[in-house]
Amino acid sequence: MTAASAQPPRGLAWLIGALVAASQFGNYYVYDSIGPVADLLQQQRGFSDSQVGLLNAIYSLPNVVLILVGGVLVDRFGAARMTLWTSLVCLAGALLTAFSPDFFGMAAGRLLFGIGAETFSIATLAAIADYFGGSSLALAMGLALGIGRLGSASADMSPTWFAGTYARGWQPPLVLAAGVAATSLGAAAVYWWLDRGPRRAGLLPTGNSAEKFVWRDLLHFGRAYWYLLVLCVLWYSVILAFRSTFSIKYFQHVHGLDLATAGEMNSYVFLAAVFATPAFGWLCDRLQRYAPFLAFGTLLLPVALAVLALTHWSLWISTALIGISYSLVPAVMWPLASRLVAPSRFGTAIGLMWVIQNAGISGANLVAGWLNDRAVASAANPAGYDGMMVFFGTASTLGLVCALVLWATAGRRHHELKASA
Ligand SMILES: C[C@H](NC(=O)[C@@H](N)CCCCN)C(=O)O
Repeated sequence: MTAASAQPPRGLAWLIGALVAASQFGNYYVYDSIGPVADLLQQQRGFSDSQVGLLNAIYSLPNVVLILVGGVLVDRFGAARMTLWTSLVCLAGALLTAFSPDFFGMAAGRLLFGIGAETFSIATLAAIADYFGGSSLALAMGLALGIGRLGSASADMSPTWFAGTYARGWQPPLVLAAGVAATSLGAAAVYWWLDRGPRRAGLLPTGNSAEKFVWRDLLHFGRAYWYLLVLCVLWYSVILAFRSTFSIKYFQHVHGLDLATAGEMNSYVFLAAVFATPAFGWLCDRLQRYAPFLAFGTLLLPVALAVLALTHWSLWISTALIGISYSLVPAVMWPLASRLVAPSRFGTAIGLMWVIQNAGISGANLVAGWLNDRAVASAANPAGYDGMMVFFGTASTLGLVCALVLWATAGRRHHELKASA
């Protein structure tokens, strides 16, 4: 991740950026492949909501510990090798999920996928940092994140695009997801192969340069960092547990949409993010204002949930609100994180955030699934989803409180944020 004095050729950098983004597309597609089959898994395999929730929760579970190790491995072995290795692990996980005969095999597949996928995400960020040390870094990261969102949107649109696949049951869509994971591995392999040239030419760090991990470093982050960490945990837990696990089913059962329309509605959130994430990042960089944008993006989530749960307004309204939140918050959060800590601690800071974030995402999936099961939520009993919506609403409102405290205490201007770190 360290900058080399001579940069790799610009054309190669953008080619590598495109390969990393393509690989990211597959990764996010597989992550979001459970939501569209949730109803089929219940109808055809008799899975409960807790079991469906567990299939996404178990992705995050190992990373409560492993993501710190993953960051160290990326520094040690280099981004290209780790992108390749982890995309292989992701493919193995996707195959196991699709072909396992029972719930435990599927859960093991999702566990394996989770082990690969989060470290893969750090490796792809490191890859872009390797090739875009200069002024295009935020744009390149925003674009890669945007293409990743396109993968999520494609998974949600897949019941429309591959209606025949879904008509044949729960398994063919998951086999399709494994196929997408294979293309992700292919892109990672080409990236690894192309990367050898500039690395051997000394234009990039060769790896094995990891700074020693020191636990004490964790205590030196400023107050603003901890507010951001709690906000990250709450906001991602709600948005991922709701949008990636339960929203399609919720739209079907509470708002009466069919599977294809529900998937499409969900996908617009991700589609908006494809374009809006890089655009918002560019805007925040230009205006040098982070905390107000973050507070605004965070506010939209509980508002959208309230609109969904308490009104019969068009689903377009809540979708637009969540779409803006989903584009704005990540576009601001990661650059802001880099301003809150010293550059030498950035990896540790993100690793720590993601450790707790993964625990939160896991917990939110499990709690929401349990609340739905306890209230026997279904198309025949849409009120059974009320508990889940209160839970998500409360957590996202607490996230907003963190964003406001962050803004009020340290966030008037980015230099003040730096001073508070
Ligand atoms: C960059 C950020 N990713 C994360 O926060 C991951 N730890 C969790 C993402 C899980 C879905 N792939 C993001 O995607 O905004």
